[in-house]
Amino acid sequence: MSSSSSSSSSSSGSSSSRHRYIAARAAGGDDDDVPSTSYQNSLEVTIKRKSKQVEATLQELGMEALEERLSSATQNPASPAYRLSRLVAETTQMQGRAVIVVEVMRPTPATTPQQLAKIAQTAIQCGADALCVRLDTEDTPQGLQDLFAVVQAAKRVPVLARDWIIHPLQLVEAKEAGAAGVLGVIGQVNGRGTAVMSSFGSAIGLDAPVEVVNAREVEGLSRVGVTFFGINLSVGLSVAVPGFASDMAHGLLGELPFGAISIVGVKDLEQARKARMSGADALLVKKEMIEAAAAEGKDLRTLLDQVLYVTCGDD
Ligand SMILES: O=C(O)c1ccccc1NCC(=O)[C@H](O)[C@H](O)COP(=O)(O)O
Repeated sequence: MSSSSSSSSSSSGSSSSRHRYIAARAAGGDDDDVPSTSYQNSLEVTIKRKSKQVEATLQELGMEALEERLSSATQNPASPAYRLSRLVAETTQMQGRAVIVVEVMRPTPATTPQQLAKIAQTAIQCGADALCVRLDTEDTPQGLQDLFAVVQAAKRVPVLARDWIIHPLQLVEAKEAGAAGVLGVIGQVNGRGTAVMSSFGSAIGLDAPVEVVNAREVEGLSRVGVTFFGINLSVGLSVAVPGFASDMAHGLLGELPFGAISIVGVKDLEQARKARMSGADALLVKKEMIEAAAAEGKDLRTLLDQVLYVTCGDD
């Protein structure tokens, strides 16, 4: 059994309270500034659920097999390696634009991996440079099968796996399913283990951007060799100050050391425009943005054309 296919827990942390907690950290607050209920009901619950799932997989696998999977992955890293960072280097230098990573998701829980693969092919035809597939049991009952099917159907583009990453085995599973990288290594979640997770991702040829929320994290992680950073604007949006999310992203992107790469998750065109203006190298066009466009009758091709238009600096 894989960590991503184990049964879903009924309780998940509310996204907004999870964001409020992390946002307080982003704004410079410490644990005392954050109501404990936010913490208990949010990120902690999600991570507890994920830990239980991963723990069940580890139990089933056993220590010896785990060691074997980890060491075999380091001996056979993803090839080609670092497909997303290479694409970022090419696209930003040759075309002067950001890489557009599109989230492909099941329209309903009953969608099959094969149907998801068709959705992925359509996303590429509509202009996606790279794709992202959610593995968490809150989003799909068959995360790794979804990932594998999308990778097989979309060989030309890098495919990222998105999950809460708390153990190196999850990186190995994503690599074995053919992912080019993972989204979900979060500084606030992995704490002192963040750099190890990031460097293990690199050792097996994956891009594993670390999601950061403040300049201190950027500085500390840069010092230990992290070069690919992620910014989730939803975290900043939870602060009731107009423009905080974009200001936070702008500030963090400005803190990145020379040569570092960034990916910013966006939910509307204005966020995409501001993120690119602030220097984002890749934009994750999130599920919510695609769903909102569809609700307005806007198809994916039109949406991605608009993302390109507002982020190419010509408007
Ligand atoms: O979700 C993003 O915007 C994001 C951007 C850049 C790198 C990683 C990103 N997400 C990875 C995650 O694990 C999310 O933080 C987590 O799933 C929560 O996502 P959401 O509920 O959409 O804020």
